[in-house]
Amino acid sequence: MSHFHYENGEFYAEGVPVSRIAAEVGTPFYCYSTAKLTDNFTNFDAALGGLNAKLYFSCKANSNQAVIRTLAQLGAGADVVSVGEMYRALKAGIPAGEIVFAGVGKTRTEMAEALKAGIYQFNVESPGELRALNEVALSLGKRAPVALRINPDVDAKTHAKISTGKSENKFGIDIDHAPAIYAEAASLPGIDVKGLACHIGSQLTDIAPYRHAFQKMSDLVKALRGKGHSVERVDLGGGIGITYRDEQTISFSDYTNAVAENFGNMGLKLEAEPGRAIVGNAGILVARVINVKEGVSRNFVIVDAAMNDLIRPTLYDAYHQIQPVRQPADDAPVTKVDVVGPICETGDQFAEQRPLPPLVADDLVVFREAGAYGAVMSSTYNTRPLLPEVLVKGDKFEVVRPRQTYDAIIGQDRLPAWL
Ligand SMILES: Cc1ncc(COP(=O)(O)O)c(C=O)c1O
Ligand SMILES: N[C@@H](CCCC[NH3+])C(=O)O
Repeated sequence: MSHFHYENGEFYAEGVPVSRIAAEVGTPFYCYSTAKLTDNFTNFDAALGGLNAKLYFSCKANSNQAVIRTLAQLGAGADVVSVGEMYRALKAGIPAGEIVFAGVGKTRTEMAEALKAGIYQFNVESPGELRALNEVALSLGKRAPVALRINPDVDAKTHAKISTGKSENKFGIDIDHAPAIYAEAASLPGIDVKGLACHIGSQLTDIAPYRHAFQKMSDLVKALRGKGHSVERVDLGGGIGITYRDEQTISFSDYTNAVAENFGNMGLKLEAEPGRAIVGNAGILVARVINVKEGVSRNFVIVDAAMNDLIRPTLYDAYHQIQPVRQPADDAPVTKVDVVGPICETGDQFAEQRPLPPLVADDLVVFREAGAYGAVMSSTYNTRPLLPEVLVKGDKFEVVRPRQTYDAIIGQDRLPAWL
């Protein structure tokens, strides 16, 4: 069954018409496809077959419990960046021994919580963090399993706000300093140094930067081993881009070929931390047109979702395909409109001068590829309630996160807990 598609003149998520979900749940809402999540995960996992590699789903991309649980049941570990994400991963059924904790600013409290839980690995990003982790581990009578996150100084050729592998970025240990810091890590009694990690950025569509970074990392492994250090593991990070519009991106097999070329036959345990490539195209945002406003120079389609619900267009100038839920006729006229939300900012805009078939008030529209960095980046700006999330499986759907509503205050003088 295809995941998101038109059938009988309307838009479906697997076997469920999106209009049916809208009628029961109200709009706007996020909707995820179990089948698409499963396909993405199993295809990536299969491509890595034979490389002694494990996938750690990057929970920052989508930390809905039902999404993490679906992936956990397929054998995913978790990449987390806060103790909150660690708790979510644990609650969704990922064992502590399959959790990697990344991030440039872990607090001592977070270190202690993760040590007590017994996670698989801390990706350490600076000498200061290494020494703090050593102290926290010793105070708990433990040794922290560590990979040093290296900044390989490679341009990922992605949006500047999500590029992480250049020397001017805040992430990782400069590759030239790595040998000295690895030696220090190996000497600290509270640290059990296992290997290296790197992550050069997100939404990469060109394999060349990966090749470049992997080669530098592979050379570093050899150099460290040459100095007598044990290097058992390399964490390759995440970052594989998806198609939002019509861009060519990196296939799982291109990626795994680059991995094999650089790390094959080195006796390493490899880790990958994909987020977007697993959930990005497994999710949509569904909204309803509130009003169509004809301006002097432009026409505006005003929908009930806004920048607080999906911030990517205004934050990164990101493109999300917009499709009417009622399938337009092949010969429907197309006009250019701005698709905007109700928030009091000009930046509350999903698309500028986008060619779309005619839309009128009450029509439903779908924003595609909204499964990654959608719901997780939403806020309650303008005191707009957070959206419900729905998981579809075959011809059934389940609300996996309820809507925050104002129901409790209608006609009353008390506020719901979320306010
Ligand atoms: C350390 C780390 N790992 C994994 C990811 C997941 O990235 P992506 O969603 O691009 O696969 C990120 C985010 O870019 C990250 O910072
Ligand atoms: N939030 C970004 C991706 C950030 C990746 C985080 N390491 C996006 O929506 O594209």
